[in-house]
Amino acid sequence: MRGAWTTTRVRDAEDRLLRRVPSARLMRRAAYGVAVEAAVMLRAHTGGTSGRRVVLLVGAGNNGGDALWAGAFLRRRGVDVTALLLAPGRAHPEGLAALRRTGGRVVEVGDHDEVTAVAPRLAAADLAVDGIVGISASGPLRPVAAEVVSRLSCPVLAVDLPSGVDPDTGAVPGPAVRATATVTFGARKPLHLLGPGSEHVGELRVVDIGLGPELGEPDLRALDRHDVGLGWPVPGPADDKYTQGVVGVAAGSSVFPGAAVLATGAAVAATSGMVRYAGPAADAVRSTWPEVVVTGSVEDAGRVQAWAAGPGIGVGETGRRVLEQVLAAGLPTCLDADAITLLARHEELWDLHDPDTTWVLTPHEGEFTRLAGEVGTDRVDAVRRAARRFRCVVLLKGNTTVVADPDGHVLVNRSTSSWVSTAGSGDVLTGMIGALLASGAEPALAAAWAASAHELAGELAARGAPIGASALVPSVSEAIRVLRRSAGLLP
Ligand SMILES: NC(=O)C1=CN([C@@H]2O[C@H](COP(=O)(O)OP(=O)(O)OC[C@H]3O[C@@H](n4cnc5c(N)ncnc54)[C@H](O)[C@@H]3O)[C@@H](O)[C@H]2O)[C@@H](O)CC1
Ligand SMILES: Nc1ncnc2c1ncn2[C@@H]1O[C@H](COP(=O)(O)OP(=O)(O)O)[C@@H](O)[C@H]1O
Ligand SMILES: [K+]
Repeated sequence: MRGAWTTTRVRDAEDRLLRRVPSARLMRRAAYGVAVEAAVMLRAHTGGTSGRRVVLLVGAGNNGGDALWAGAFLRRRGVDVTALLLAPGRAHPEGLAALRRTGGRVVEVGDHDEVTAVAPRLAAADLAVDGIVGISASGPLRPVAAEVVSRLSCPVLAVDLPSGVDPDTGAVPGPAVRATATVTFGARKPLHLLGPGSEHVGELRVVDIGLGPELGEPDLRALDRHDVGLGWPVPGPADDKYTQGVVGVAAGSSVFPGAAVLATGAAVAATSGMVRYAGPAADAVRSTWPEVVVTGSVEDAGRVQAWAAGPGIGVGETGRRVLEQVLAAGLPTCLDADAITLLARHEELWDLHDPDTTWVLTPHEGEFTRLAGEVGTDRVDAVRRAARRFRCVVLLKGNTTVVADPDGHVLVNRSTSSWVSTAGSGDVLTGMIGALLASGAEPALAAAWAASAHELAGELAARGAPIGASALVPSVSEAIRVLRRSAGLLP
């Protein structure tokens, strides 16, 4: 599990640390970490450090200060260092003096002509260190910085974060550095784990600067495959089909039986408990998944420990009746697709929400907007607020899946591929979450585990070529196997 802290929290922690440790020492610790990583990269890419050419891209603040101090350390190893001051007159004075003392070159690059003048140096660089902007960043790279960055053809080491990426959301609103590696200090920031910005980070190294004791609980966490594999429920010696949890699936309609087949199949694959299907797509479900106990209505379904409801039930009267019956059961429930639209349209459905049972809502952006308003650029904040407001676990779908519980805890899952971005794949996710809820898994974890296994199932099914959602279902078992192997539970 990897935690991340917002920039506000990092600054607060830094303020507390600064009462004990002088700021110059802190910056030198940070810069030393950058210099060590720069030397590793130089050796990897050029076979050595002495005489290799490093350009420092230096902005107006402490992030530039880190780069300048790192440059001073590198000079002592014989590296040829040139600092390009992108905010001339505002570069960190002590860092600048340190670099000059060690014989580093300093060039002001404040406009287009000055960029042109340094073009040969940029083209010849073995490594660039991005100290343009750090946690005080706002907006994309400014035009001169963007032009400098666009002229680089060498590996780039980002200081704290790739400049141009929003630190708290991972948004990339315009030109941004694409780093080969990033050295961050004391704590990951949200951009290191989520959003398109996380793809700009490259290899991430967290350098200890003594911040740990001041940090407290992270603002968000990313589960690793290891965590998911460790938690995934499997049958034990004392288990039977009932003890592992029975999930009811209320999905699909006679016109759209596909959602029922996908959600039910995914529930069958996700755990070894029992699956009941209740609804008008009974024939299709029965003929595809003979192990499922099928009834025509929720009322007749029999006992279950959790429900997965919504995909394909429709948003008219029939769908609404189905949803009412599911919600009235007062059980942990995964609510997706039409169920979310119905909840957005009919406020009175919320009266069926017993505050002690957890609903897991799994909207895509459109459904989220219907329910809680625009997502905006800060997805974590939007999901956290919705979870608080509705007293539900909310899972927002997308390349980075964000899960929040009503107490403000956030789990994120950034996908390494996008194969599951295909029609019907949300129905598969619903079935998986339902099965995990029935097994007794903690609801936010159930949602995050399912997102991780779902994405992996997509990767395994696709093997490099597009797939439909039906192909995901048989890959769910293989995905769980891979996750359990990552946790050391399988050879
Ligand atoms: N505070 C501390 O104790 C420590 C801070 N450290 C470094 O300090 C950094 C934060 O430094 P600062 O708060 O001075 O601020 P930054 O260096 O992040 O930014 C400096 C200034 O750049 C400008 N700026 C904002 N967005 C920009 C953009 N898109 N393009 C160009 N300029 C932009 C703003 O005027 C901003 O104040 C961290 O990221 C880290 O690298 C480290 O030295 C570790 C210790
Ligand atoms: N670009 C993407 N990369 C990775 N996963 C994605 C991407 N876009 C969507 N997804 C995932 O694909 C699934 C789509 O679900 P959903 O929108 O409900 O589709 P449907 O309603 O057709 O079943 C979700 O699990 C979502 O997180
Ligand atoms: K940076």
